[in-house]
Order: sequence, then C-alpha cells, then structure tokens
Amino acid sequence: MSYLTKLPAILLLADGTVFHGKAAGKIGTTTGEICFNTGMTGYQEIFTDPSYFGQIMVTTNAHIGNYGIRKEEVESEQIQIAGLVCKNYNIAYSRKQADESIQDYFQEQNIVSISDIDTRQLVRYIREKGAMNAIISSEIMDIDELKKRLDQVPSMDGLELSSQVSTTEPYHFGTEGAGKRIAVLDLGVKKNILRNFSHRDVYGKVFPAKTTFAEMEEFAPDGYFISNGPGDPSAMPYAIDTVKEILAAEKPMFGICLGHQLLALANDIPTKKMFNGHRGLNHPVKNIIKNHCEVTSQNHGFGVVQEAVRASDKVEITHVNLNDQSIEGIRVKGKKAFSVQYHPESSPGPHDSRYLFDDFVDMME
Ligand SMILES: NC(=O)CC[C@H](N)C(=O)O
Repeated sequence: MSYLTKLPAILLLADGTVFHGKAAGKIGTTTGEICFNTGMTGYQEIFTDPSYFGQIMVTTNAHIGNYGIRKEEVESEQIQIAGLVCKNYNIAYSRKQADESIQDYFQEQNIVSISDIDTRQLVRYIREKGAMNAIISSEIMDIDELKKRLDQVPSMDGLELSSQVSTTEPYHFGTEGAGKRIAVLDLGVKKNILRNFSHRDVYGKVFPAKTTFAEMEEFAPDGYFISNGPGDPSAMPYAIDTVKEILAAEKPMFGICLGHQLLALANDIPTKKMFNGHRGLNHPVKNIIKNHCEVTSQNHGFGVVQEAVRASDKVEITHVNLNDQSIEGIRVKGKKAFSVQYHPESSPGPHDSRYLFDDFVDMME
C-alpha cells in the first residue's frame, strides 16, 4: 500500500495557511480542531483516547507507526481522532507483537491523514496563533472548495461531545465482591482508568453520560468517578447537575480532566478555552499539599479560570502547573471530593501520580 503515501494531500488551517504533504490512511477529507501532542511514544493510546474525539492530531514525535498497531493497546474500541498530521508515517513496523500496520488500521477505520508535513514549523505556527479548526484532504485539491467546507465546521468552544462517545448501555468492570464499588460517569472514559481501579480491588459500573445521580445510586456505590472526555465542559449542564447532586449527597467523588472541570463548574468556578492546550507526557505539576513535583501526562484544551479558583471559598488548590501556573488540582472544602486536570492513569506516560487512585480508595473507607 505504500503507493498511497505518494499521493498529494493538503492541510488547510482556518486562517488560510496551507501545508502540502502526502496522503496517509484513507483517501478522503476530514475536519476538526487542530492540536498537537509532544509525547515521544504512545501514538495508539492517543488515537483511541475518547477525549480527542473531533480533533486533528499533530504528533511532534517525528516517527509514527514504527512499532505497529497492537489490538489490545487501546484506550477505547475505536480511533477517536478526526485525523493525523505527522512527519514520518511508517507503514513498515518492527515489533513482533504488533498485529498490523498503521496504514491497515487507519484504512479499516476510515481515518484520513496527512504525512510529510514539517511538524516543527506547523506546531510553532499553532503555538503562536492559538487553537483553530483545520481540514485535511487527499481528494480535493481546490483550496476554495476546502475553505468552504472548513467554514462549516463548528468551533470547539461551546461544543458538547461526550454524549457521542459515551457508552450507550451500562457495563461492569473488575471483580464483583471486590473491596469497594464505584459508579463511573462515562463522558469518554479511558480504559486505563478502569484498569487502575480494578487493580486496586475496586468493582465498578460504568454509566452513560446522561445518567442521573438517582439512577447511579441504585448500584449502591461507595464513591463516584467523573471521567475524562471531549468537548467544552461548560456545554454540559446535565453533567454539572449530576456532580452537584453527588456533592449535596456528601458522597466521595474523584474527577479526572473533564471531571475536574465539571467539579469546578459545580462549585461556580467557570472554565475557559485555552489559547493552546496542554498535550504531552512531561508537564511538571506541583503537589502543594505534599510539596513535591510530579511529571504528568496531559490532554486538555479547556481549563478552570485561575482567578475564580483562587477567589473561591468552596474549593482549595492542591496542584499547580509549573509551566504556566494553571490550576491542576482542587478539593472541595469539608467534602470528600477532589479532582485533577492531568492524567494519573497516564497511558502512556510517567507513573508519578498513580497515588491519586489510592487516595480515592482510602477516601471511600
Ligand atoms: N482529557 C479530557 O478530559 C479533556 C477535557 C476537555 N475536553 C478539554 O479539552 O479540556
């Protein structure tokens, strides 16, 4: 299939900037918000992370596909990114355990992508101009036509996406009869979060995004987990209400990423779209309570409004980002509820923050 990589493809940004590259994956056209991830490994986990739904991913690591695709190394059952932009798209792979090539994987799942892009130049450009929509095409070479299509793509600001990636039916994980039971509100949950719970003797039930607190209570959980997920947290009043009900009922609660943003919103702290998101595996975060630094895995394009957190009398800050001082963790005063903006399940990434899962299990005692 290597002939495919020789076909031309275009990446057009919403501000009119054009990049020329080669077709990768399926031949076609795709749109989404463009973002970049600086992780040096873990492309498969990135592709399948439901938080990336609707986004075109630029990988700054120069080699993508070189260790192939292994069916079990996924964060959800399908590829969630809208498309990939990379430098070297390697169809040949060198790992014995791999099941297939990136090209077969992308073609099976209809993922349109572009390679042979100067990703350093592109990332520098996006960093300067901020998040914006983009279109990739390996079938339409007419820029005006691409512009027309790109104009119809909605902004990520104000977009609710969790209900498109959440499970439609509840399901269980872990071993029944385990030490603790949790209810997981699935807004786009990553499999490695559930693995981290089941490895800690936790049995759980995963519920669709729009499940109410009363419905989850029927499972009689010891605590509630609010998951990561795509889209704008402020466009999810249904989930904000659920979090408010969990807090009002004084139940233990832990939130990751989107779950962190929803815990803030439930405490009247607004969120906002970031100029550029945090996406990578080496973001330094200071744990203010323990006075130590954690190297963290991150993937978010929205954040909680720092001044509002600092002014709040309902929550206290537990973690701060050492690159830009943004708020990375909060806990609710007088309640058993806390959340982090980064990814302690870090799949892939450093394991510095795994203790947060232990903290939550202890909190349910
Ligand atoms: N990983 C996540 O949960 C992302 C949360 C939210 N969609 C954001 O981009 O900020």
